[in-house]
Amino acid sequence: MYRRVVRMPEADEVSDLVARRLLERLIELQDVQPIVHVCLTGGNAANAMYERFAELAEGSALDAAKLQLWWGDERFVPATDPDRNSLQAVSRLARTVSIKSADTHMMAAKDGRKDSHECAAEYEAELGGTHFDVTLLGVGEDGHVASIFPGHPSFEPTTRNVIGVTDAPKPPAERISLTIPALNRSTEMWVMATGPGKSEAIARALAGDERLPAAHVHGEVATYWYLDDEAAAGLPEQFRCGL
Ligand SMILES: O=C(O)[C@H](O)[C@@H](O)[C@H](O)[C@H](O)COP(=O)(O)O
Repeated sequence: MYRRVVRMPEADEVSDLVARRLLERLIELQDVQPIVHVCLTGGNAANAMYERFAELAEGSALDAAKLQLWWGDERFVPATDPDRNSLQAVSRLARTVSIKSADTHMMAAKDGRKDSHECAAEYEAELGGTHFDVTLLGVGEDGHVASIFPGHPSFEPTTRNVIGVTDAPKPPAERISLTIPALNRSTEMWVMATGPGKSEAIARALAGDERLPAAHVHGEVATYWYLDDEAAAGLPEQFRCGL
């Protein structure tokens, strides 16, 4: 299984590179398949990349009609809460990418009728056996990915593909998340991390420390770790490859 660590000096260069490569990859895929499934994530690194992606996509050959957007996790808050990963992503991407709501598979919002576990079961049914062409992830300082947290029930082995998460260490406490096996049902896994706070988690994850969820994610064909120098600072020399 191919793994590549790509390191850029600054965080904005990581956003730019990932956005460029994602646009390039999606255009390649749309030319050879009718539908392209992308699994998105939340957080600052991802949002910065979505903003750059929207700039680059304007006037490009991207055919949004072929895109199906999914989420690896969602904060279980009311639909209009700006904290929602899907709102943050779509508000940025839709500036230039004509995403039809029919092609965006947002996880349910908190509406007082169903809890996160029930909504997770609904998303699991919607997801079915969907296989992602590209899955994007950020990494938390504790080594979490999506809403799978180390030393937390969310990280316990399960046969489920989507779970409700409560008492999450990263607010908000209630979330919905794909499990690691479901995230890994991806041809390519793209992991983004920037800033000094991630250096220990990145070093441990790339060294295979299985206590971290980030150590368990991989694409079936390729896994790319896009890091800035600060997030890569804890890596041994052989990992610190450039482009
Ligand atoms: O709901 C969330 O918060 C995200 O899905 C989460 O998994 C995020 O990707 C990481 O915490 C990294 O976030 P930053 O890029 O903001 O550090």
